[in-house]
Amino acid sequence: MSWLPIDDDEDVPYGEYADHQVRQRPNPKANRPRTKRRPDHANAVTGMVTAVDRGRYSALIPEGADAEDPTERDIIAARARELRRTPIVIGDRAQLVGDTSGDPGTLARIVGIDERRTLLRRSADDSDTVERVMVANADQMLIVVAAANPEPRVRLVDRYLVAAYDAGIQPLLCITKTDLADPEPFLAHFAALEVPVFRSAIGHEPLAEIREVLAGRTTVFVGHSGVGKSTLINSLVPDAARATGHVNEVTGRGRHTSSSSVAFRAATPGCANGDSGWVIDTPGVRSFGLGHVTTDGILRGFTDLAAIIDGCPRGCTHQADSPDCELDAAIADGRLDAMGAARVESLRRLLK
Ligand SMILES: Nc1nc2c(ncn2[C@@H]2O[C@H](COP(=O)(O)OP(=O)(O)OP(=O)(O)O)[C@@H](O)[C@H]2O)c(=O)[nH]1
Ligand SMILES: [Zn+2]
Repeated sequence: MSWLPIDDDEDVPYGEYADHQVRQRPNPKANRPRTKRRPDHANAVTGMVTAVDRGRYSALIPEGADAEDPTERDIIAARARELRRTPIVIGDRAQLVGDTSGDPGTLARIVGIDERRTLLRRSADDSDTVERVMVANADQMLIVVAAANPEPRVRLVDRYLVAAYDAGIQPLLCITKTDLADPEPFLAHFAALEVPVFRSAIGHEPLAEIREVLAGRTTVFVGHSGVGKSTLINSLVPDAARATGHVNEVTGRGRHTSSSSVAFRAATPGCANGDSGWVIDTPGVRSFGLGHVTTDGILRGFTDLAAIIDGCPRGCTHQADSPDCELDAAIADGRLDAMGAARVESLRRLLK
């Protein structure tokens, strides 16, 4: 794609009234009728954004979405100038005009984004209220953590859970590298949550079970670098060819081998919810800031404490110094055990 300019905002030639300037290529398959130009937004075709690379968007036009050309195809698009300030992310349903043939060298134009069902966001850190939009329209989040190498961190999983609940996305947990360490002590932290858990070891991946939940849905995979997320995705989507890295034996840190988010279609033959599902891989992010999430949004990530918090006085901040916080009462009278107390501590850290 070297001929494509890399400046995100230089879609000037593809501006609102500039369809005639879009590069037109002779149609190599001249017997296949297609619309070369879609100057009218009412004629837009809807495609799903599957990759974003320096201002160029890959989109999949599904079979039958375009009456003029019902074939499924991948196309490349730039965004229209009027959308310059609109974040467009993987999973977005984009309205496409211009050359939507998908022929090599062609470029369509995104003129609108359909309303999103869900939106996964993060901020750089907790003090940063500027949100970064990560993925649109995901139904589920598969949180991938390793039982060891790198060591699992309860607090990072808490953050993912909060981000998922805040986005309206169902979380799922996959613990990898169970050949290296017993995952149960770590999983005990999340036992009271209604989060489905998969246990995986290389060569013994629970692929059939995971495919069953992927079928018919869009699932965003998140995890710290080095946990084995790419290994898992390659098993589920053999043509994904996600680069897998090596964990530094000393630091337990992965190299940053996957650097941008991409959507893949995973085949799920024979599954109850359909024969395929979408898997969205995200780069291994070390931090997952929640500066944009409200207190209520954070509380939604702690469904196991919700019934207790219901008993708090009005306006309770649920902090350690908060008078009569029911969480303290529950720890004192044994309604919450040691693991419950650890959950309270996690919550309080996030609420700070
Ligand atoms: N022992 C063991 N090693 C594993 C397992 N799964 C993955 N690995 C190894 O862990 C290393 C990191 O795996 P990746 O799949 O590259 O991890 P990742 O999460 O995609 O990391 P990034 O690409 O950096 O985001 C590789 O050397 C894998 O072979 C497992 O279940 N057990
Ligand atoms: Zn309270």
